[in-house]
Amino acid sequence: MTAAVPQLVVHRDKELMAQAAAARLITKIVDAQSARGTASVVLTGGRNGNALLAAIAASPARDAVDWSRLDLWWGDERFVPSDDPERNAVQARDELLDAVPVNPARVHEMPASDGVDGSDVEAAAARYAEELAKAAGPGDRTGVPAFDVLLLGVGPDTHVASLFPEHPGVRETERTVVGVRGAPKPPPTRISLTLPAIRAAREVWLLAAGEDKADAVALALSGPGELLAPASGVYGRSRTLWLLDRPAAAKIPPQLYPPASA
Ligand SMILES: O=C1O[C@H](COP(=O)(O)O)[C@@H](O)[C@H](O)[C@H]1O
Repeated sequence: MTAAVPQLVVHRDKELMAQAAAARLITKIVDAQSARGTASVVLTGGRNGNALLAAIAASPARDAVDWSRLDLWWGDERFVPSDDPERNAVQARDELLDAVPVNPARVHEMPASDGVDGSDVEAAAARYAEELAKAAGPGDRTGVPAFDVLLLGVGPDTHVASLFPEHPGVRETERTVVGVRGAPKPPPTRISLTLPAIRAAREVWLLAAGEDKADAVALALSGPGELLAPASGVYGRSRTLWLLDRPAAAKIPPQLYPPASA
């Protein structure tokens, strides 16, 4: 099985899915820190990403992580003022980051609309691309670090990060970060990692829970291509993992993948 071939794990419900994903991520971070001294994770916004962070906050095992040696990045951000509750970073702080001893210098939030670039979302995206490039090692040819885990919530329209079906961002092949205007999901102005940046991660984990994700999951896994279904175009260098609950997995054609596990 190649890394681009998705592995599916289906949990009973969204609560169990968040708890199991939290346990999996804690273990992955601890293992990376043991092997390389540090770990890097790309966070996602959305309901499932936030539920995962809340589950980590509630887990006693969170103390096994050396939070001071963890780099945190974001896969996308809503381009709104820095204290706006719609920001993925504000939600991540509320769910987890304010409760653990992260090193602020290693928490790489995407720029906000009241930052140095003002409302120029392209300049803000280029600034984040530069920050990523500085953190990339000599062997990281894409211009981003080799993230240990990159998390992506799957939207009901199959969007991941802020790459929406048939939108310009999903066609980007050169830049690692793009400004997004006119997103079909509010707010319309966003910043997103691109497919080349996402595919540089060691592991990509896609999260989808709930009945409203069932059509998106079934479509993406049937391989329609990234333009039509951005979630079908993401994979990690060593692993691509879909973490689902039963309602989200309900419409996956049985011939595509083995029956759901508990
Ligand atoms: O707007 C966004 O939505 C997606 C998915 O969110 P969900 O609530 O439908 O799970 C998320 O992945 C992305 O980071 C976020 O900006």
